[in-house]
Amino acid sequence: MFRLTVREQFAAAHQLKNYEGKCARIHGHTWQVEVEVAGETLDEAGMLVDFNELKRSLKEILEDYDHTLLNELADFKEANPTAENLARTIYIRMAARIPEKVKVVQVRVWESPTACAIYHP
Ligand SMILES: Nc1nc2c(c(=O)[nH]1)N=C([C@H](O)[C@H](O)COP(=O)(O)OP(=O)(O)OP(=O)(O)O)CN2
Ligand SMILES: [Zn+2]
Repeated sequence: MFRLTVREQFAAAHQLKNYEGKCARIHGHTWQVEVEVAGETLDEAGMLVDFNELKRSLKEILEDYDHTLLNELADFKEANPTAENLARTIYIRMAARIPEKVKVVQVRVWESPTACAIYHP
């Protein structure tokens, strides 16, 4: 079994609902997003899947979030834009994009250098 991880980042604002504290106000983060995939079979180039292909898919998803107020997006109309909900949403969207021979293992979202959430089913 091979496991690969790619990392990208985006900057956006959010506001936590049902939360008491300063994060109930609109504020911003630069989120770091790590996507881990796994699979068994390497291609002729010795790759499970090209890192560039994974990064391209992740970038396309994160472009929808970059420099937005996350609360205003369809993805977060129902789900509070916490690191947890970001990780789950990105997992679902990545899983729909990557080649069938690889599976998304987990998505890790760093909200700051010292705090992250991981989603895996
Ligand atoms: N489990 C979660 N807890 C918190 C989340 C989250 O997504 N999942 N998010 C927040 C807020 O977004 C907040 O911005 C985080 O701020 P804070 O914890 O205060 O951390 P800071 O980096 O801003 O400040 P320090 O005090 O320096 O740590 C809160 N919790
Ligand atoms: Zn925040």
